[in-house]
Amino acid sequence: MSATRAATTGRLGRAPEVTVLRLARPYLRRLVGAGLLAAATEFAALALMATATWLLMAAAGQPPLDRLTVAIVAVRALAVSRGVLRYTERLAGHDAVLRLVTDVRARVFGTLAARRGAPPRTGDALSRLVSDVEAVQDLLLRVLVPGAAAGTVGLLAVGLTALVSPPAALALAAGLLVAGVGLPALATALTRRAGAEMAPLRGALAADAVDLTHGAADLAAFGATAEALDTAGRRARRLARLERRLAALGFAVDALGVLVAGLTTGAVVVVALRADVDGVLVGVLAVGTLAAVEIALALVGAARQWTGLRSGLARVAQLVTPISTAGPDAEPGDAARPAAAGSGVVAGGAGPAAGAVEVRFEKVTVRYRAGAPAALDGFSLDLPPGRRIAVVGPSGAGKSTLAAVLTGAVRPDTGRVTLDGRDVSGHPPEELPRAVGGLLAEAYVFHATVRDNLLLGRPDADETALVAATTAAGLVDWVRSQPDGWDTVVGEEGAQLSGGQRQRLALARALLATPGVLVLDEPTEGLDPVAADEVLASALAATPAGHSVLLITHRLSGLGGLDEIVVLDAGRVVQRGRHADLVAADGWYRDQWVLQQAAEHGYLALSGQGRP
Ligand SMILES: Nc1ncnc2c1ncn2[C@@H]1O[C@H](COP(=O)(O)OP(=O)(O)OP(=O)(O)O)[C@@H](O)[C@H]1O
Repeated sequence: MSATRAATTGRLGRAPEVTVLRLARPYLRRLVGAGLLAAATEFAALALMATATWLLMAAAGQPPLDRLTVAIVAVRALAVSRGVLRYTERLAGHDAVLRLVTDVRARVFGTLAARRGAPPRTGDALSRLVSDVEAVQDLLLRVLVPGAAAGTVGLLAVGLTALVSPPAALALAAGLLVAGVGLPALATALTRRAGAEMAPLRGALAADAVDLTHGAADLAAFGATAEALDTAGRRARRLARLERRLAALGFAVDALGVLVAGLTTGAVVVVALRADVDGVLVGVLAVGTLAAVEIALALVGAARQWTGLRSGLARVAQLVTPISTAGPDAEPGDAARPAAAGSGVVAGGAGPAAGAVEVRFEKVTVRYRAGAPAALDGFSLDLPPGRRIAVVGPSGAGKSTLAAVLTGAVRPDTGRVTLDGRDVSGHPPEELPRAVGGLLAEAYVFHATVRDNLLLGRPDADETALVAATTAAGLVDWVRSQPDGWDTVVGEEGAQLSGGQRQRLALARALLATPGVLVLDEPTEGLDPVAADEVLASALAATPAGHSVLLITHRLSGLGGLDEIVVLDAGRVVQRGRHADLVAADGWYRDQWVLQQAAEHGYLALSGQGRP
């Protein structure tokens, strides 16, 4: 089965429309009622035009008024009834369809929620729940009901014309066939491919929007923002091109419709005149033909709608069809596909590993709002190549702000941060990640494979580098235990990983990037004390010689080997020195160290991991 056909037929090979109609069975009587009302409305419009024409032409001959009375009453009655019928048809149709759509939406939501394995992306799920389910509504209200009404009125018009002139009825039937069958088929053929492409494209674009907003910080940190924007931009442009093409084709088919209406009317008039039909009736036939073809041309719009709806309907049908042998994640167009299939993580722009970088913070002050206390208050620090420094301090001390200033995410109000003597703000954004980067607070894990999440750090990394980084982060055993290994899809925001695994994956990505200055903001968050010590030690060991490290942590264990520890409080340095010196001196560091040691020993004793 071709990709296009697969996308527009249900899981069991059934057309998605059939699945939708089966779901509509409980509301069939209401829908048939709506269809009949729609046909009556259209017929009232047609009859109104024909009667009014007869009235005008007959009145020109100045007949006795009583000959016109019935027609005058009929015109009024038809004009009023057309409005009333239209209103009741809309009421009945929407009543049935909104009930059905409520059912469908609940079923789609139930299927999405009950899924095992990779869940769809939020943007894509949203698109399925909203625009795809609306396709069901449109199929009934804009395709089937108007289609049935146009077909019924067309038959009636031909039948009534045959009473006046059978040859004219033949001409009308031919025109109606072209307008109601030929042109809709042409419109479908012209727009099918573009229509099938549009629903998945909209879903992917919605998913891009989620990644670009939720993953903005990580994309920026790895220099992949431009590429991600570019990918989303390409998709948006493709969608716009498809929509423009569909609009142009639509205008062309509409123009053909006007031509068909004119030609059919001309043919009916000529045939009727040749058959010696009374002049007044010829006028009625001409206007009636125009009105009937106009109604049939509504089928072009219905067919166009239907083409655009098919892929959305197929996606809904997949979710409301009982699952047979294939798992729910095996379906075509499923957003759970790995990134390699098209819409996952873009390659990072970090490029090859950078060399050593000298960092200097010079009297940096950051205030998030005018008048608010400074998050960093005249902070100064030298971080020469190869030096490893930890920044610790109470919550809100300004630690993450320090990382944000260093990576260029936040600009200092006063003071400056330089890399090799050049202000951070002067570095081109695409070059900065090579010099400074790492694991930022609340790192975003993309809905893609383990490999793609890692390659965001360094797109050209080979298997050996992947193994080294994941080993240092303590994740390699888990990767190897997965049936899909590096190709394991981690779920949206890493939902299929534990908190610790998510953290290790983000850390491995940061280590793989090997920037000149590695920033690690709470790299062991979510890990137990033993794992935290191991991961910190192996991460520091994995950092190339000559590269410096800025470790931000609230945990004071494992800092013995660092060159310097800086204690921040309210944006100011309150203590600095090596671990052994700080533990020996009075102050926040020693108090916190004692507290944390007591808490961790208690935890280890309780969990049976107590060190001898
Ligand atoms: N985006 C922001 N907008 C406004 N104020 C902010 C923002 N980010 C941080 N702050 C404020 O700046 C101060 C320093 O915050 P920062 O996140 O740097 O502290 P931290 O030491 O990293 O804290 P924690 O250990 O809890 O993560 C805090 O008072 C915080 O409320």
